[in-house]
Formats: sequence, structure tokens, C-alpha cells
Amino acid sequence: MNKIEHLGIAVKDLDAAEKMYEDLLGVQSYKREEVPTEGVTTSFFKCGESKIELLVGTNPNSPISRYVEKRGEGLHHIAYAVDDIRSEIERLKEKGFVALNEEPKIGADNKLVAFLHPKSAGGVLVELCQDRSPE
Ligand SMILES: CC[C@H](C(=O)O)C(=O)SCCNC(=O)CCNC(=O)[C@H](O)C(C)(C)COP(=O)(O)OP(=O)(O)OC[C@H]1O[C@@H](n2cnc3c(N)ncnc32)[C@H](O)[C@@H]1OP(=O)(O)O
Ligand SMILES: [Co+2]
Repeated sequence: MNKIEHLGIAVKDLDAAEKMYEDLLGVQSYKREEVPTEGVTTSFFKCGESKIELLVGTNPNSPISRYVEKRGEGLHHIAYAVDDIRSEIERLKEKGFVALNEEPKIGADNKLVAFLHPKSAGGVLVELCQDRSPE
């Protein structure tokens, strides 16, 4: 695990959350990106080496919509930058972590991503991120 790539924060209203984080961080969001396969729209802020990823659900079945419905807005996941996501998934499975997707999937911000079930990671939803090769 090279660094914390981003902290994922589940929100109800992306416009309002962006305004709050612009005030908090003193910077503008550098991109919004929809990820239809995850049922989310994301908004990214740089914060030193890491990023803040705001996420709003775009349909009721989205993991984010379900999370906010059940637990309200708040810290949703920690994403770590890895060099080789497939070998990291295998390494972590051997350590007893539960991979929610064995095959990496396309994430936001030009990443390949995979998730570990929070119940296998001390109550924290973990995301692995590998930079996608430039198209
Ligand atoms: C990929 C685009 C973008 C990127 O960075 O590139 C993203 O980050 S997209 C982020 C949204 N996508 C995901 O989160 C995908 C992975 N998540 C899932 O598959 C589900 O959300 C899952 C399996 C974590 C939970 O779904 P489930 O339907 O099982 O929800 P439950 O409410 O039944 O939860 C079961 C159990 O887990 C606890 N839980 C749920 N979510 C979280 C969380 N974010 N952090 C910690 N714990 C979580 C929940 O409280 C339940 O525990 P229990 O003790 O049984 O109440
Ligand atoms: Co994320």
C-alpha cells in the first residue's frame, strides 16, 4: 500500500457538500465524474498527497444511496494506492480479508479499483486503487 489515495465521503447533496469542502479545504473541486456502474457521481478535491472524494448516489440501489439511507452522510471508505491491484487482492485474501470483487473494475479518476468487505477489515470499507495505463 503506497499511500492513502482518497477518503470517500457519502453525501446527500453534492452541490452543498462541494461548497462546504471548498470552504473547508480552501480549494475548488478539480473534477466531477459519474461512474454509472457504481451508481455514483463523484467530486474530487486535492489535499496534499491525498484526495477527498465526495460521492452522491444516482439511483436508490447505489451503495452510496443505501449507505446514506441507513447511516446518513459521512466517511464511507478509505482508498489506498497500490502498484499491482491483482497481486494485492491475492495477498489480502491470503491474510483473510474478503474481496468484494475479485476482478478489478473501472473506477473514477482513471483508476482500476477493488473493495474489501468492511466486516473483514475492522469495520472499515477498504478500496484499492491502481492507476490505469494512459489510453
Ligand atoms: C468506484 C467509484 C469510486 C472510486 O473511488 O473510484 C468509489 O469509491 S464508488 C464507492 C461506492 N461503491 C462501493 O462502496 C462498492 C463496495 N461496497 C459494497 O459492495 C457494499 O456497499 C457493501 C457490501 C460494503 C455493503 O453493502 P450491503 O448491502 O451489505 O449493506 P449493509 O448495510 O447490509 O451492510 C452490511 C454490513 O456492512 C456495514 N457497512 C456497510 N457499508 C459500510 C461502510 N461503508 N463502512 C463500514 N461498514 C459498512 C453495515 O453497517 C453492515 O454491518 P452490520 O454490523 O451488519 O450492521
Ligand atoms: Co473511492
